[in-house]
Amino acid sequence: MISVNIEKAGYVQNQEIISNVYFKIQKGQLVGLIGSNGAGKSTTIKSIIGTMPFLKGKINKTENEIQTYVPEHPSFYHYLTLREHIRLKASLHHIPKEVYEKRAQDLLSLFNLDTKLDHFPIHFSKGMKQKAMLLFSFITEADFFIIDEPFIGLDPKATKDLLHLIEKERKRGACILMCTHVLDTAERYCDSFVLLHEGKILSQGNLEEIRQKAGLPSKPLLECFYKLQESEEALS
Ligand SMILES: Nc1ncnc2c1ncn2[C@@H]1O[C@H](COP(=O)(O)OP(=O)(O)OP(=O)(O)O)[C@@H](O)[C@H]1O
Repeated sequence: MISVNIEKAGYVQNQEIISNVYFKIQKGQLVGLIGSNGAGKSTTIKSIIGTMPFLKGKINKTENEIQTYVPEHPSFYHYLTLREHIRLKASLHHIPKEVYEKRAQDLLSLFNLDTKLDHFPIHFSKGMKQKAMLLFSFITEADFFIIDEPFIGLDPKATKDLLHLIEKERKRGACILMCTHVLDTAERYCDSFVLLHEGKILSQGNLEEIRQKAGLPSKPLLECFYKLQESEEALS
């Protein structure tokens, strides 16, 4: 289980960009981190992966847990091919050759990248870059996945394949935190949600609990989110 306890975090000492962000991700759970632009989703993710310059709080994880992060913006080494990136990622995670080659082969054919092994990802299309980043992450069979805006640039088939992969990892017992603006998909696939607004948690829970808090039974997540956001703004 992952337990996120952020009292405050910022980009300079004592700055409070986000505060009182407390939530848990149980084994096999997919949690959606939702919020408007600037709400603090990336800041929360950076706090979890340990790259925030200022963090007061603690992220509790099981010892020796493998964590993998898929950033919103793909980034690659200019002079490494797809094959070399895969090899590098596998060596960083100490995955034996026969294991990572098998995992990579399955993912390469799923994402139609099997003919691109000797190409440079830096020259891939947007969607292919996103698929390559997902591949690097999924070959690790991590315990904890942090995935930032995974659907951007993916075609409908790749989106479906990604959701299937996420489902597989959940069944294996991985904890997954997914940050997305695609609320209709999040609504269908996430077990629970953490809704952020202006650096604070607006609401959290499963869809039923969010609907109850918004006073909108059977309404979509998007409507509940807007309603909760409006109520919060009216109070402040
Ligand atoms: N590197 C940075 N230095 C200083 N302030 C930053 C930095 N990155 C983000 N911020 C500020 O932190 C706040 C939260 O931004 P954050 O990137 O966490 O939002 P977000 O919810 O991920 O938004 P988006 O949906 O647009 O990606 C914003 O006010 C933003 O201006």
